[in-house]
Amino acid sequence: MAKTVTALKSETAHFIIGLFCVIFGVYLVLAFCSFFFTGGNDQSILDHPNHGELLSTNNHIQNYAGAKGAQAAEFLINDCFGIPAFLIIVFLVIAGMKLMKAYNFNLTRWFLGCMVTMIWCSVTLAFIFGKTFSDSFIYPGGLHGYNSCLWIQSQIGAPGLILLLITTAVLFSIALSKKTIFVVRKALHPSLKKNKEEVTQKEERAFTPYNAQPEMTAQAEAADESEEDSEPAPAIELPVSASPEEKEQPLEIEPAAEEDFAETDYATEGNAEGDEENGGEEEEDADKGEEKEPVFEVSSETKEEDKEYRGKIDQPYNPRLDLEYYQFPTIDLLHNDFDDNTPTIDMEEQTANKDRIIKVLRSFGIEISSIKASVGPTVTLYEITPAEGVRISKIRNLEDDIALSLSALGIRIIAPIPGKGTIGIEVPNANPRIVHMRSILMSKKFQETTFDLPVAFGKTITNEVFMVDLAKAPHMLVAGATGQGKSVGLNTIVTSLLYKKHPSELKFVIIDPKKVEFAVYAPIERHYLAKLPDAEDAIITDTSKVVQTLNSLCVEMDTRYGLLRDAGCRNIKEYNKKFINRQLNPENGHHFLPYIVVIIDEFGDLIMTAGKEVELPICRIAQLARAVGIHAIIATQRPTTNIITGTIKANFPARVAFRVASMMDSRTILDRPGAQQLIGKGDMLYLQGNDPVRVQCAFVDTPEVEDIVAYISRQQGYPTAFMLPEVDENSGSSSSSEVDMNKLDPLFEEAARLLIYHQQGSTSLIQRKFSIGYNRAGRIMDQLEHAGIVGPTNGSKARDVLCVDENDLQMRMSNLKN
Ligand SMILES: Nc1ncnc2c1ncn2[C@@H]1O[C@H](COP(=O)(O)OP(=O)(O)OP(=O)(O)O)[C@@H](O)[C@H]1O
Repeated sequence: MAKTVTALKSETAHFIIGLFCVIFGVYLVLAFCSFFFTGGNDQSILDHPNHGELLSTNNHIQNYAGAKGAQAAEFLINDCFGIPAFLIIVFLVIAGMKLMKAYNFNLTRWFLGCMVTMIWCSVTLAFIFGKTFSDSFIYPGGLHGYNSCLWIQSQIGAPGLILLLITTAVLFSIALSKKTIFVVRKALHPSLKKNKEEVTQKEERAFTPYNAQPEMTAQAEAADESEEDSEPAPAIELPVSASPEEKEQPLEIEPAAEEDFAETDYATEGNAEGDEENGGEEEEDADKGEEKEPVFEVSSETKEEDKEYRGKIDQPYNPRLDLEYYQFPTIDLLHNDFDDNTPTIDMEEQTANKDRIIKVLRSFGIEISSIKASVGPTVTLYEITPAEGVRISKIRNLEDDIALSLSALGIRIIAPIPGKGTIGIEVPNANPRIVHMRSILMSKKFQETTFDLPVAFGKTITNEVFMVDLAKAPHMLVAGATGQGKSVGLNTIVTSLLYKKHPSELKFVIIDPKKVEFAVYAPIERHYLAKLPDAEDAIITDTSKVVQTLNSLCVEMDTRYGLLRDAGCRNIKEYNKKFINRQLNPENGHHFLPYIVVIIDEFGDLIMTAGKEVELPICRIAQLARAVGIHAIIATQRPTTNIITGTIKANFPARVAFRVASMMDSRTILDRPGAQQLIGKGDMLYLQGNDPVRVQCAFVDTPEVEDIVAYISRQQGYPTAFMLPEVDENSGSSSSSEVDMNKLDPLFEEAARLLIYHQQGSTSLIQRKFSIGYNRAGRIMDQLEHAGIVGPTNGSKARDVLCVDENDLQMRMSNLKN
């Protein structure tokens, strides 16, 4: 029985049932359509069939769907709901599509929508056509409609029925769309028309995430459409689908957003008092709407200055409003095929292992006073307390002998277990268990985490969920021989971040020289990936582009440092907090900073091909980028000292080691042996600080990652990927270069005009207005200082602008030219 239930729950079963629903729906369409032409003829046979006639091959039924089709159509149309019975088919197909996971419909809403519409239409059609079709074989409203109509009329009369139908229709439309209220008002008071339409348009714009319509790419529009697809049919208009009551709220919507909604709705509803008042409220509405406009500067192409910031000072800024309807991937995208709770080791195996350990130790003259076992997913830890006087080093040297006696690979001795005063012997289980990502992500620890960049790795030897905060790590080195679980480990890292961070809060830079490992993430380019402005693909597979990307990241890092310095903040968290609290003025170049996670796979190959060129920017990022929210994860199959150099090691404090070939490799990664004794398949050691922790990495399969990515990519994203700053290949850093007034920057004059206009000598202002890197903006500023247009640096404040107006500037420019 239990097995049958599990089987029914499985994805294949869902798919098959879904397919069956769709096919059955198609069959019913055929039967229903045919019914209109053949129903009259078939009815006499269906009403009074001779014994066994319908089952016989010669039954004279003309319906294209045969006797069963004719019966179904006769029953559902005539005996039940009339022509609106087609909605049963609509729901059947919708449910089928959902079960097949082709579309993500909200079944409850579709069910209610179809049901209410069907009943309403059935009564209405019966009321309108009851008499006209009395002699026909078809009842447009079906028996249900006919009987209901008769009964209601007997109670409240025909006018009462009409009023009831109108009321229910209006209520249902309001439930679908707030716009109905406006339509009704307009019908009652036509002079409201013009003003209200404007408001509605404003609301539409305000509700449209990413208001930069002209920049909305075809892709983004397609994403919109697919988003609408996934909503019930009635939600066709944008404001309807955008209404908060209509949409399922994103997982962690900020309170500010909800307040905004509430107020907007209230304002839309509560203004029946007069035109003047309406006008006032409308303006307020529009303001509120505009507050929802995105301020996220994803692209150097996004130059619409007036769209950047119009937030109200008294409400916290909510970065998630950029994509306010974004929904986090759901847990059911991860399969439930593995039962994490089945014991991996039985008592018999445990006792046998204990006995063997005691025996082998005794044979070397070591007595122990106690032994206890902690069963992990793949390994069991036997903790022994040696009798007094036993030297620990003696036990440590017996590693191979214990392994031999237990005839097991991957035995590791931890002598002593830190902080416990016991000695640990890790013995692999005969039947290791897969730790599935689903169970980790569903764990309370992950759900309730307050980490900035939570990475759920898997389970420890004591079956606890093991998580680290990448923001604190702050950079990670992942190594392991081929086929030991490195790629799965990297997917685990990305997946856990995708389940916790909104696209406005996190961007990935992915460098994948192998070209295949990370290709799966390409569809979420406009949500989560960052790229160079001139790059075609966000996932970098071309080694020649790697150096450019890393240099660009260094520029981004410098830019962020500039912003932090201007804001007087020590790190990205403080900075973003200030920005959210509206303490930083976007007019001065401030914007919400998403975390950037740089993942470099096959780092060994990169070093082999590009050498120092790659190593230098990586080390720079690793040394400095932590405070500005840029975190690097580098992975390699070749943990040798010429690849993982001393500098790299010094800057990547968090190390993840999967099984490696030799003790030397283990030493290179972890500075100690141990990784060579792991058993593979995601068995890993995580080191940060003193002692490595043995963890069974969670398993996430490629199809699951594909499903997650598809789920995200179906939703509306930004118009483009997050644009990394351009890198001026020819220039060195601004600090080292001399100010060369003979070679003025092409943007020099425009930048001067900008600063004069704002009367504010801010490098980040130049940088933001012209979408250029910090270095170039800094150089322009140096030239402006040299030309006497701005004053010298002024601590954390903007420089003084010494040039008062355009005339003044013209004079200085002609002086410069002469
Ligand atoms: N955490 C895990 N749990 C269970 N099995 C795993 C786990 N990680 C990896 N495996 C198994 O090991 C196989 C190889 O894993 P993976 O592709 O991650 O290796 P790899 O180290 O990235 O190899 P390569 O370096 O060649 O790409 C997987 O197909 C899977 O069967």
